Amino acid sequence: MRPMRTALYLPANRASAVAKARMADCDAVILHLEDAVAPEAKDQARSDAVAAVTEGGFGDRLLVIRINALDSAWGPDDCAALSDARPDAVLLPKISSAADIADARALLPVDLPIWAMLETCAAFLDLGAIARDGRQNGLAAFVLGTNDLALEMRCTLDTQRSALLPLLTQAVVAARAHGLIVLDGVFNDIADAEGLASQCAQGAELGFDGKTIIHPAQLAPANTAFGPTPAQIEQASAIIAAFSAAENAGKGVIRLDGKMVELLHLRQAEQTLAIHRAITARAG
Ligand SMILES: CC(C)(COP(=O)(O)OP(=O)(O)OC[C@H]1O[C@@H](n2cnc3c(N)ncnc32)[C@H](O)[C@@H]1OP(=O)(O)O)[C@@H](O)C(=O)NCCC(=O)NCCSC(=O)C[C@H](O)C(=O)O
Ligand SMILES: [Mg+2]
Repeated sequence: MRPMRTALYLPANRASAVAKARMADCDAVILHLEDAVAPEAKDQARSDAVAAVTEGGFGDRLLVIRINALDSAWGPDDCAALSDARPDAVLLPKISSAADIADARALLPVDLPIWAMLETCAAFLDLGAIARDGRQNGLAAFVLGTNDLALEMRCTLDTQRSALLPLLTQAVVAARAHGLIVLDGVFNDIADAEGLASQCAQGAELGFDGKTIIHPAQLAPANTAFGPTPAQIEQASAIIAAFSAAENAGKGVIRLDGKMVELLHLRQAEQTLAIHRAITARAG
């Protein structure tokens, strides 16, 4: 089990951010070349991304490059550069259909896992097919692009995201049905710690694996929200101990602290402890 609580975005051409990301307490780093990199800086950002990945130093953080859309002026060159960079995954922006993933797979010069941004209305109309067919083409994760999505929908993007809730749930369902990682969108207000904590709690409650992050100050609250709590760890240990007790041997359901606990809870408990161990090992 690999924790995926936080994925830190940074424009690949911001050297001080690249240096910070090498030591940041995040599970993934997304060097990006798309929006937030000005058109005149695209070529520089691309070669900076290749240099950063080649130089390494990101430890066990998953290293992802978000390229420009394949039908943009920079997409094909970004794709070609991946054969030099060899990150752990490539993130495709603004996909609209399952065909976009297949096209990317055909264009990519190396066999990298594909992550896809869900940030267009069209993608949500074709979500089941994107997840199912995408899986055949190496799709490994969905990443919500809540800014672009709200812009295209012309809806309000407040902290609680009421207009987006049905879509956030759909994204989680499609990801779970096809074994994909699913990461929540960014929280833009870097100064609003309370808002961030509340939105992280919402994302965790909805079932997201983690959140995409735009500033190092957002990492600690998001890591906490998407990691197992001390109470969950304690409960998971108790469930595992109970099922291991001699008097419960061979049982599929038991009563623990007044509650029914089944084998599905045992599997969930084992998963919780595996993630906890992985987080502790990284911190160590
Ligand atoms: C948002 C920022 C532009 C703010 O920058 P700034 O005000 O300069 O930050 P600080 O002065 O507080 O920075 C302090 C130090 O921390 C480093 N830093 C800042 N941000 C990052 C980061 N994301 N990763 C790593 N390190 C970071 C600075 O370099 C400073 O270091 P030092 O000089 O050594 O002290 C800025 O935070 C930023 O650019 N954030 C990322 C923005 C981004 O990548 N946006 C695109 C992704 S979001 C998105 O795509 C949305 C999605 O598509 C959708 O549709 O929703
Ligand atoms: Mg976007």
